[in-house]
Amino acid sequence: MKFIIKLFPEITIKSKSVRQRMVKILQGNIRNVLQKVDETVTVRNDWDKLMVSSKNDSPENRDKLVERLSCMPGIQAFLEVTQVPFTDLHDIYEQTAAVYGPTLANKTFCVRVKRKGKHEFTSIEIERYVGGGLNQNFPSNGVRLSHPDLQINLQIENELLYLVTAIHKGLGGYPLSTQEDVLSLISGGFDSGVASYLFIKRGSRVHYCFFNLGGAAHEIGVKQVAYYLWSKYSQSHKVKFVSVPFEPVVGEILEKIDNGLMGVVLKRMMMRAASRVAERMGVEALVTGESVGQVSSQTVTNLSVIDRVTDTLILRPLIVSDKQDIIDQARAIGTQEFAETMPEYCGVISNKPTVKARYEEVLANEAKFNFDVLENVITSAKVIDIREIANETEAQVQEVETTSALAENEVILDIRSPDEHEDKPFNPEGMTVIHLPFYKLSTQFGDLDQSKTYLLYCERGVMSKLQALYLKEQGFNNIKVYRQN
Ligand SMILES: Nc1ncnc2c1ncn2[C@@H]1O[C@H](COP(=O)(O)OP(=O)(O)OP(=O)(O)O)[C@@H](O)[C@H]1O
Repeated sequence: MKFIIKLFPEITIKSKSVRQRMVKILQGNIRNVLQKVDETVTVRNDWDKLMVSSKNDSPENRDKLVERLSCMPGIQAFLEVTQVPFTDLHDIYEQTAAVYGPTLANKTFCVRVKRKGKHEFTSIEIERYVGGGLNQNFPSNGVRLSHPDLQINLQIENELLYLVTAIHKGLGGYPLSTQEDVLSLISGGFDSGVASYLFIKRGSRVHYCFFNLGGAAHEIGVKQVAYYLWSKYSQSHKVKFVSVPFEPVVGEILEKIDNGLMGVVLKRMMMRAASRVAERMGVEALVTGESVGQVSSQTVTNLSVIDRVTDTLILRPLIVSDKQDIIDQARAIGTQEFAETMPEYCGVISNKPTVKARYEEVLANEAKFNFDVLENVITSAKVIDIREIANETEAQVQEVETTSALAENEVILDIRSPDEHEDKPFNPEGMTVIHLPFYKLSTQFGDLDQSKTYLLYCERGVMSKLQALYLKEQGFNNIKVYRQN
């Protein structure tokens, strides 16, 4: 099995040395990620492209490799190809006909050729010869050069013919670690997940910093989003997850800071702490999911007051994005499901938050704040290798029993959204299934017959674990998680 990797166009316009460095990094990243699922993978660097080869041709292996390649920054597109040697023009026709001839019935088609090397024929001559032959010898709806039903793509490189059997879109962006590392402030909501993803896609190794404002379930939820982003889009590199126990800081703010300024001061405290953590890690910039006007602490005036707390660069990739676009992007990258189930932990809730914080007033308020509290939480910040999360959260959610069998008096609670429920109905034979979407659980779970035990079901088992934890925290003990064998 072979794939031709097309580079992100911005790489191809770099100087020779920069381009060589980036392509070499991408080559290493691909090797590193793919060899975890297929040891036979090799990656060859051909200057204008990378060639990925595997000795394992099974469809399952192909699916796995396609999935991994489509999530790797730096790749614009990748082609699945069959590589064969050829002798002359007619041989190219015959080899193409053997693969594509039988698939032409009831279709319009055209042949497109890219060629490299010295040959006795031009690319256009090949297109005409192969296209004409297919048209004559196989039933079809004829050749159509624009918008055909089927475009047959051939690549010819010296004495080799590559028959392109599929073209996949890549993620784009720069290969991971070609840009500097950043520390992303992640809260588990839509915004910070998307902001983190955008930096991964741009080529930065993204480390995560979470300020725990209360609740074990919140921390587990945030860790799972961070772990998901890392394992899906950036697992070629190790990253850190930092958790800072911020409840004491919130307590101090609630006690000492004027009500209207609490939100801005909380963010300034987060930036102070994050800058120190970043400095310790040798990271030069912070990333947040803030966007102008989205909430009161995110006005230009307030953001400017927040920025003045640190010299560390604060990057805000979503600064002018609309909320709906952010939610759409979260859906596309797969973090929406986590964000929807994440509880809102505001930490401090002002009755009347100011949208125009005055800098002098903020300083005067902060003069009352006991900074030893902040020092202590920074010292007790817990830094872990993100790979530990898989085991750690697994251990934390172990208190929620997972089962694949239904006992008497147990009912499956399908907590997927109505869309998912409709797309993939889940009604195992002989089992009672109630459908109650996750967003109604907190208000409607109590109305269910509490003499029964409920086995929460969702597709990936992530949301059901989280929701089971929340319900347990709320005092419901008749909960388990259901996983199919
Ligand atoms: N508990 C937290 N831990 C780490 N970072 C946080 C935390 N709370 C907020 N942030 C950072 O501040 C940004 C703005 O947070 P805020 O709560 O004001 O807005 P938000 O729209 O709810 O953000 P999000 O959708 O990312 O939760 C977040 O995108 C995130 O980068």
